[in-house]
Amino acid sequence: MLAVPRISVLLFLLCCWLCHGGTALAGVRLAPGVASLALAADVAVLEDPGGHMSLADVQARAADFQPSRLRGDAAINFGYSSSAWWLRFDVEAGPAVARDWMLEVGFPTLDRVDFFGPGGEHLSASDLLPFAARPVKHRNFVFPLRLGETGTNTVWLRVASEGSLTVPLRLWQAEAFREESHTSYAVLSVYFGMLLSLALYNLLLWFSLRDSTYLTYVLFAASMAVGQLSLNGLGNEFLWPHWPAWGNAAFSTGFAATGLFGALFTRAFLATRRNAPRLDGAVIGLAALFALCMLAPLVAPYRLAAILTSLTGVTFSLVAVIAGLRCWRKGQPGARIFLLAWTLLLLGVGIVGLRNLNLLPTTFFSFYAIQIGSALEMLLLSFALADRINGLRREKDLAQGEALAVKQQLVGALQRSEASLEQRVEERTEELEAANARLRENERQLQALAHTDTLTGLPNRLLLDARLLQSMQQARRTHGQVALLLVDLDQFKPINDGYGHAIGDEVLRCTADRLKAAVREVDTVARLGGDEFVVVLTGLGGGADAERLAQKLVASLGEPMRVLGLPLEIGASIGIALFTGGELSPAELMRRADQAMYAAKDAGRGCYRVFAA
Ligand SMILES: Nc1nc2c(ncn2[C@@H]2O[C@H](COP(=O)(O)OP(=O)(O)OP(=O)(O)O)[C@@H](O)[C@H]2O)c(=O)[nH]1
Repeated sequence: MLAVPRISVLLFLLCCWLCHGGTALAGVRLAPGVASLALAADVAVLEDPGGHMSLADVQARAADFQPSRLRGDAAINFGYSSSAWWLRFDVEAGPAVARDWMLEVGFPTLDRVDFFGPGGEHLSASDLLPFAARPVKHRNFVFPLRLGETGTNTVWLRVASEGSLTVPLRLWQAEAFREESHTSYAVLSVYFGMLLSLALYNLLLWFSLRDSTYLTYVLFAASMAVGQLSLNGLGNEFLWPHWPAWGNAAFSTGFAATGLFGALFTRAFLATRRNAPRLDGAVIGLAALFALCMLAPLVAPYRLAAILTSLTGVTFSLVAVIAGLRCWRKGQPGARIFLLAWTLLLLGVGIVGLRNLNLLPTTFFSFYAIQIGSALEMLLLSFALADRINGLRREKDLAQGEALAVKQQLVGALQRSEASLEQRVEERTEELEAANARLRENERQLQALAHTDTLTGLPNRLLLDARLLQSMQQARRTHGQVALLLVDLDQFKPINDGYGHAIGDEVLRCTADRLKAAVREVDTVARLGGDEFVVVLTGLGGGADAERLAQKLVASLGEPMRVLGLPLEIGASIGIALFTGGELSPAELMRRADQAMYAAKDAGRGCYRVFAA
């Protein structure tokens, strides 16, 4: 803390050196027509390290006052100083000059300003007192100055503050002061109106998008507004006129919060964790420092908090610019706008600094450079945030387009594989149907082969047994009759042996044809094997029908045959067995027919016999 006064003296001397305007203190000469006048060049200063000196004390040490040696409207700046500072200037006014003037101290965050007028009046203004206690209700500290009719008017000022001790002094003709006040209030209203709309707009965006970057921006803008309201004195006048304690802390707390949310915003907006990992650590550290600065006035002297906030602010400004440059090189969207925005703010701060050092003339732009710079910064950052929505939408459209293309590819592939699957299924179905048809044909052929006598094409023994059983069951149900005729060729062996097997086969085939020709469709003609055939007759009127057919068969088979040009004579013996219901089995019926057939053989062949029990 001991170093602080020394630093402030050095700072003041540096300002004096930079803005060197001469050594002599000539005093202010007010000429007719002068509406306002900056007093820096005409002020002499005296440090009161203990802050205990009274007006009489300093008047006694008038010779110790040092001319400011500043030029024009530079701001007298003692930096952070724990001393009280006395300022003195002389005003001379001719008879044609107005007598009522306003002395404006354009730095509303000073803790206390005491004004001692030429008529012996003592007025005080302080940001530690309620706003209503001020002699003139204005955002800056303003004191009415009534000049005497003749001679030199000496004005004494005592300033002290825990914060930065900057004392921009200007003398105003009353009417000109009112006009200038209107302008400055209008400009500041536009500035704060803009901050308010940007904050509200981004708050709505945050509600809608739920992206915390927007909320950080809103808090950034709101803190900036609090800091600026304090810096401009509008907060004291309109927002917290009855809370001077807060008004005193609002400057440091507001700008510390601006730094905190500015750092968080920078981090989120530039994605420093990804784009500049090393700087990201610095940004986090600075954000933590800003948070400390916000709370510092609660536990440490205000001056320390203010100094810490200023140093952290300068460091962060550098880090933010470097981070912006790095992220711009890495292609982070919006980094260019961020850099431009940040540069504009720093430019504004720099212009005001240079103006305060009187290295730049006071114009509308140099006077309001911080407001203009920060308004443009906020506007550009808000634009960059809005542009993010476009960026996000473009990314979303791109991702949707890619997803759609992939989906279409998948659908295409699926359709192709479905078509090929359908084709394969169709082919396989056709193959299966063909295989099935072949199987059915094979089965049909096998069935036919299993049930057919290959030589004559007649049903064989297997089929005969099935049909006989079926006929007997039906006869049982309908109370009908079945006749079984066992036909055996006579003297077939000699033909077979005499003419050969082929002739024998032809005889058997011819016999089959004759048997089939003699019976009805519904009757069954089968070959048992060798020269034995069976005829099953169903739907009989009675045994006489069977005998009539047997007689017909004997006659038919007795007819000469012409086989491969050979005239052959052959006959047949027939045994008849009748089924008229009851428990008789097919085998038993067959046995009976066989027995009757042998009876016919025994009777001399070429005849039939009916089984008789
Ligand atoms: N060509 C030919 N001959 C067969 C076939 N099956 C059996 N035979 C012959 O048919 C003959 C049947 O003998 P038999 O019943 O004694 O002949 P048969 O001379 O009619 O005698 P009877 O019935 O007593 O009049 C045998 O010589 C068998 O070899 C065949 O499929 N084809």
